[in-house]
Amino acid sequence: MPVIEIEHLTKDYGHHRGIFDVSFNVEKGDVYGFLGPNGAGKTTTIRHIMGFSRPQQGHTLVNGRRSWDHAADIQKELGYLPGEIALPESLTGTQFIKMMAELRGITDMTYTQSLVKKFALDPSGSLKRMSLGMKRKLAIVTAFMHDPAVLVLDEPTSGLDPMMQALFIEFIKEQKAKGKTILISSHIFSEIDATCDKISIIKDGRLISSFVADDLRHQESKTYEIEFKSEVEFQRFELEVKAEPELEVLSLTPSKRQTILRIRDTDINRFISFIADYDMKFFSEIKFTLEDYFMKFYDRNTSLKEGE
Ligand SMILES: Nc1ncnc2c1ncn2[C@@H]1O[C@H](COP(=O)(O)OP(=O)(O)OP(=O)(O)O)[C@@H](O)[C@H]1O
Repeated sequence: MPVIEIEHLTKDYGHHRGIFDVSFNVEKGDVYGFLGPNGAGKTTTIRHIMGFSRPQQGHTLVNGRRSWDHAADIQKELGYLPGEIALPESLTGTQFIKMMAELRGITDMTYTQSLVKKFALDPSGSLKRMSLGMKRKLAIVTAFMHDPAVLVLDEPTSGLDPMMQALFIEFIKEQKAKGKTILISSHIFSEIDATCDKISIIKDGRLISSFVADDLRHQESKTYEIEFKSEVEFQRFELEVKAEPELEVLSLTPSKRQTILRIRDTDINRFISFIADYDMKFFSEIKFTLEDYFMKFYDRNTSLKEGE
């Protein structure tokens, strides 16, 4: 049974805003990336998972329980990091940590203290005057303090400096190694790429692609860029490559004497022996990234079917 199930979830705010027929599952032990730009519907989906919002259609389940019907239990058990943090301004960070510990029935503060240290959090000041970054760290500590088996993190690294972002990514990897189930929403490709096993992309409230991250990482073809030393060599290539149907020419730029080619991994030996005959200035692989894949949908304004 999946740990988090989202089934045909719909919340229509009117004027094409909201989420529409969103379905995906997060299995036990997975780090699942939920990727989309501002306003795509990530927070709305997450708020349903946490039981803060009632679905108009469809439902969300956490460990088999409907989120809306079991909201209090789900909110108590899960580690939740909200996208926008609203903290009681009359408290200090220390008082807030104490309040959350009491709420969760934590008496031994050893683990919490280790998190405070790890994220270099100074909780002594008042929440009213705390910097945004410090508030984010406080929210991280309180999301993880009860060592939850399931974590729902809405844009977890926003507001953190680059060093803290890197630390957080390492922390997520450690949590994964401990067998935690984690859903992370983000619009930052690199952090999703660094941590996630499976990824769904949301656009305008609809899921446009769900895939296993490794399938994308291990593509069966690669793209190479080549610059020839002379115009003569470029022209010879332009002519001779026509007799090599397995070498897919994506672009030819005569002014720079450059070409971009896509080659199936199974044709690599044939390609190397063909290209070795030319006088080249450089030869390099153009890495295909999650960002490229993501932009494919956004640039072309396509649905998944059209994008395939
Ligand atoms: N309570 C609400 N009332 C009306 N419209 C809403 C409400 N909450 C969200 N929306 C709209 O629904 C859409 C999805 O918003 P949502 O906050 O889920 O996006 P997001 O992907 O989390 O974006 P961000 O990265 O900016 O947080 C947006 O168009 C937003 O304006």
